Amino acid sequence: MTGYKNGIANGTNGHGGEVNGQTKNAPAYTAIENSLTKRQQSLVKDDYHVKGDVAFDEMNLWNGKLQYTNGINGTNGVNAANGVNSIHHNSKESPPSQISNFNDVMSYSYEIIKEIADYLLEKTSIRPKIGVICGSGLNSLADFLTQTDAFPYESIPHFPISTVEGHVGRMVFGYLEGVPVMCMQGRFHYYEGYPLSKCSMPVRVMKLVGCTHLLATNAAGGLNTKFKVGDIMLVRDHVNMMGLAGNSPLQGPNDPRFGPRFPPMTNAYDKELIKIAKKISVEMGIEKNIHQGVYTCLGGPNYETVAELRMLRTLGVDAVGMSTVHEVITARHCDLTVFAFSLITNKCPSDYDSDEDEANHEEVVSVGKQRQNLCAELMCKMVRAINESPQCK
Ligand SMILES: O=P(O)(O)O[C@@H]1C[C@H](O)[C@@H](CO)O1
Ligand SMILES: Nc1nc2[nH]cnc2c(=O)[nH]1
Repeated sequence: MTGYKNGIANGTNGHGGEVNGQTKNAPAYTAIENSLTKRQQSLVKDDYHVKGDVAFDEMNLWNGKLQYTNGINGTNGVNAANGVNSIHHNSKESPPSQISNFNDVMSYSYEIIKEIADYLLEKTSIRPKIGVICGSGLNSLADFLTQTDAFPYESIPHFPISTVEGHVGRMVFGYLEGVPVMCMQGRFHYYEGYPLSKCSMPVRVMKLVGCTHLLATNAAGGLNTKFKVGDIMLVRDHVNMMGLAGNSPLQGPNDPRFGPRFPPMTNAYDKELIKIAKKISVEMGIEKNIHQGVYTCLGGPNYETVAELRMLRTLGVDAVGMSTVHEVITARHCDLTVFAFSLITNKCPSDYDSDEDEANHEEVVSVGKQRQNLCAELMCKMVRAINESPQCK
């Protein structure tokens, strides 16, 4: 990328970044910016808002800056990176001298998240207690909200946009069963080109807006042979495959205003809420379609090979998807109580001669639509139960 090369050439004297908590432009960064294409410049000017397929341009752009930083490999280079970085990152903690991946430079500061939360709170009088994330095909869950104020993602400052079919791309405030909630109609995935910290950034917005609970849903492939298409798995635990490979939404400097450096995850999914969901499933007469299990998130966007599915099964995974885990880690880090469920949209084959159709997104979205009313009913009843729980009082 030419811009990147020029960035290196002009950036040796780069300095700037955060001075006494204030953002300053790094001259080296300006040099990079000047050498970008018109489209890339508009991304920068637009404060890194991305539209449709340009999400990957953003990543390449950052990649250029990142390599530039490492290319300089010294104090000036780091300062220059900090100048770039300070667009989203004003942490009091110093950045590492060797920035090693996207998450370090891409994380949003507390101040930016607060700005987003304040923007939303100024535009709506609704004060949500529960944040809801709609999975693939489950966007219509938000249609059950009343007295809504909806914000398309492109209208919210510093927000990415959702590029996936079946994800509307709006934050909807409203009431479910009379309980104030905010609902993401579409989430951000790693495969869209966003780093994990950006995928789960809205969870921190939920926290700063005043939510005490996160209720996440997703579409997932069923590995457990007892699961049928259309069943629901209450997430009891997860295996953080991406985390095991060294990728975390919490990577980079920690801001203690969100939570501790080393948060525990042994009770990530609230036991009481799982018990309540089971009770509700009996009341709804769907107990045979409700399971409990372990979810894992892979980077996607490709679905899994048979060998990968066999490995995941051996690891004790019951359902596989491409989301939720990093959102839950972010939620637990800032002490939100979490409940999550997976809609099983396809069965994962365990051998090469399986009769199962190959996984495909059309089927995922279609099963989501077929089961949306059931999922919405479970969701509504959960929201009511959470609202009545002592934690929410
Ligand atoms: O957003 P979720 O996790 O519900 O969506 C899953 C994972 C991919 O985005 C998509 C694959 O079909 O479904
Ligand atoms: N990774 C993954 N994500 C999914 N989302 C819906 N079904 C699947 C699946 O089989 N695998």
